[in-house]
Amino acid sequence: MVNEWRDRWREGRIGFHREQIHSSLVRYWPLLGVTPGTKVLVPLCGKSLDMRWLGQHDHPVLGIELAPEAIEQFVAAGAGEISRYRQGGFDVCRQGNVELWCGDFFHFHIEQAAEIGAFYDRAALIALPPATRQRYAFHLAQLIPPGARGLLISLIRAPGDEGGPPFGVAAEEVRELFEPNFQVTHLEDGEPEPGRGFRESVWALVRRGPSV
Ligand SMILES: C[S@@+](CC[C@H](N)C(=O)[O-])C[C@H]1O[C@@H](n2cnc3c(N)ncnc32)[C@H](O)[C@@H]1O
Repeated sequence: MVNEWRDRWREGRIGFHREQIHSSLVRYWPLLGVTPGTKVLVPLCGKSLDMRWLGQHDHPVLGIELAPEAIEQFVAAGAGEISRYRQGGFDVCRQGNVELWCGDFFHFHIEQAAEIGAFYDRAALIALPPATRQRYAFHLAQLIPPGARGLLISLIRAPGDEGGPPFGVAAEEVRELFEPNFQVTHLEDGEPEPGRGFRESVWALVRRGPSV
């Protein structure tokens, strides 16, 4: 899968990328009650403009993306000084309050996640094949402290449509994956996307812990 994603970025096959801020982020993030200043983890971040929106709403952002092309395109389109450094085996590129870690999400560990207090997943879970999703949900839970909140934008395909990525993840699977470690609330199913045979599904998650 790693090589496939690298090929996609090299060849510009990035139909998942949106030129607008995601409407569900704008609509639901303020309702999560994440304190301004809280650092937001964005796994499998691509060059999502949603990271700029989070940054502009007083959240330091930590994105993780394996394709250096995505990171270079993100900072090239942004404004402000770029600093680069190496940390914990990752090449990190920072612009304003967005830091982008180049490498495999599954190699990012709790010691590196010290300040993270929230997360945003749009098209991360659904980028992963079925066998890897369990690992993703577990790894995310390891990185997030009790009480931390996150927004998940998943995707539903018609029954029998096994295509992907983006993969369809049914509501039951979202619950099975996350409920062991998170309180899971379904917020909305979007309208079917014209000509694409799927629709988005939006969830609020709160990391369980001793007090949650
Ligand atoms: C479907 S795209 C979504 C990107 C972004 N979240 C968005 O909304 O535009 C999935 C991204 O995850 C990256 N990716 C896939 N597997 C990864 C991994 N194990 N670690 C880090 N990035 C990964 C891919 O290169 C791709 O940019």
